[in-house]
Amino acid sequence: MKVLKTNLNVLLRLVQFTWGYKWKIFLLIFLGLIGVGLSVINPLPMKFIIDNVLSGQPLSGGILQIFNFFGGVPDRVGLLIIFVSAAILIGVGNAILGYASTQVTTKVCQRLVMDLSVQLFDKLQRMSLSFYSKSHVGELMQRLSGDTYVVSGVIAGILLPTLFSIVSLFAMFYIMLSINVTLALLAISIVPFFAVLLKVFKKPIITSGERQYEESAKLWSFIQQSLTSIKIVQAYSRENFTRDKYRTLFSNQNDASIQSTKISTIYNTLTGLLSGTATALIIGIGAYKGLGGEISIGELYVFIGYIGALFGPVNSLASIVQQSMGINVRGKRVFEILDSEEIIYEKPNAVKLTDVQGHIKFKDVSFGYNNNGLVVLENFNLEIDPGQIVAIVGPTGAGKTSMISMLLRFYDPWQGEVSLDGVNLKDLTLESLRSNITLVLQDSFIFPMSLADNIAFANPNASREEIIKAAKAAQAHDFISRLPEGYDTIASEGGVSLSGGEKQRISLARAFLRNTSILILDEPTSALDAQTEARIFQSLSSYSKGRTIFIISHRLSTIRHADLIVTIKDGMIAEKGTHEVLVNEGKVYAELYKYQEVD
Ligand SMILES: Nc1ncnc2c1ncn2[C@@H]1O[C@H](COP(=O)(O)OP(=O)(O)OP(=O)(O)O)[C@@H](O)[C@H]1O
Repeated sequence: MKVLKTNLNVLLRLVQFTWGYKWKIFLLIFLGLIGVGLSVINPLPMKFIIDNVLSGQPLSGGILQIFNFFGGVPDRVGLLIIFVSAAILIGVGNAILGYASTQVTTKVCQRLVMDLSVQLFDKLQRMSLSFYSKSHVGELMQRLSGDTYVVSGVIAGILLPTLFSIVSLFAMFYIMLSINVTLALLAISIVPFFAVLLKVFKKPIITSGERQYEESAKLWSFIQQSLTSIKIVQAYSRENFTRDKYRTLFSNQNDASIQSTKISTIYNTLTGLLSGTATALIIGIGAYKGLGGEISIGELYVFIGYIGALFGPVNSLASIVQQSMGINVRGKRVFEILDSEEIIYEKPNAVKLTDVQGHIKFKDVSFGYNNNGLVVLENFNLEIDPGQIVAIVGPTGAGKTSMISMLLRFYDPWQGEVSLDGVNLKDLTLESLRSNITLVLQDSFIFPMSLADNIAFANPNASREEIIKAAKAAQAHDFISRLPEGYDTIASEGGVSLSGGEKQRISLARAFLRNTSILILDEPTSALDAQTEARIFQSLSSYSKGRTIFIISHRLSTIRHADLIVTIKDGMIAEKGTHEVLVNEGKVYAELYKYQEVD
């Protein structure tokens, strides 16, 4: 019952999502209903040709009244021409309607899928980093590109077919009742058998659909992971191992798909058998009644036509239920993300950060990553004055990156607060906070576009002069100028491949160009030689005026001139002060420094 309710909720939410396109959907319903009407009257011209043209029976009932209205009944040849023309008109009408509704359906469905996919992508962009640390990118890609199609399934696979099937069932049943009550009741008595079949097959269909999805998600994740880490696969000669794993995952996906297809095929075969047997039975009984004169040949023709057509909507209703199960499985995965709480929230009354001074305070902060529950920073207190250059040092895994991640609100503290110019970061709009802090990571990310565009990533309106100035400060100008296409060189993906140090310098130029009051450098020069690094720090000191700058570095030579050096150990501040003070204190920093000096 709970499963049924969840399924219904998913379907209802998908239907709600389509509401923005209601007028187009109403147009589709209108076109579809005309189509249903044409299908219902489809066998009638043939009935009149058999009974009234070929057998010569006089016209009666409604059709006679129509002819009388238009001036009388013509002779048999005239009747033949009129009924053949009617049959042609019905055929042409059906074809035009089919074309028009396919066009509108495709447009509406594609737009719906795009809207849902964009909404999902937008949410994914705002998900916290802790969500990504436990998600597989391949699986998320599958949700974005494949699962979002459920919304088109709701229109083209459920809503419209259900409506049209029900309307045509009622219309045909009404006409059959008017021809022969016994045969009509017999025809409709087949419906409960379909319901029983569906009940038996429902669970296996859902389970096999879910398994197929999971296996396919695992495969996509693996493909994504192995292709992005191809260097390491090749360096460790693990191609055979990776191929075998790929084969195993593919084979699992195949098995799941075969199993799912097998169940659907059995179900479809049984429903086909049921409708086939019922059709044969009704035709037999109808023909027998025809022998006794209870039903005319033309009426029998209509009946046979309707029985064939009647099982179409019945079958379609049965497959709609089957489809809706698949749609539920996928829809649930889309809503799982859309409803996810794992997002860094912005308060409704969040204030915009303006006129940043750069006074930063960590007050009694405790922090850890939710996926393992371990405390990374405990009772962490630190105050930074505006315009200070602060170096964060400490052993690997001490919590340096975690600490600065909170400044950009990639993560929020478990306890305590981080404030900027006296305002808790949680009270600021995310956009204004992040647009005032620039972060340079150790792993530089270069986009597959020109080097100039890479540098101007956060500032697309920057002039070429500004880009060159930033590149010069980051010691990147010389190597860029040596490239045949200079700043217009396309980086990676078919373009030029940069060395680790070159990438770091492009990232630094990007940061210098952004020109924010707070700059965070997380081991930004680890891939550079000592001379280039020294030049960059020279540029940095002239750039630093009026800015608060954090530098995380293991190379202590680079940070000895910092205004404040903070040593973090085991998630706590072990000591802080200037280089001279800390060296004299002879504790953690002095120890680290001693080792590097010896090196
Ligand atoms: N996304 C994450 N999920 C879970 N634990 C994490 C995550 N990122 C870091 N950690 C853990 O938090 C602790 C602190 O990591 P952090 O990256 O802040 O250290 P660090 O001082 O910057 O180290 P390094 O000098 O090696 O860069 C480590 O034990 C690390 O394993």
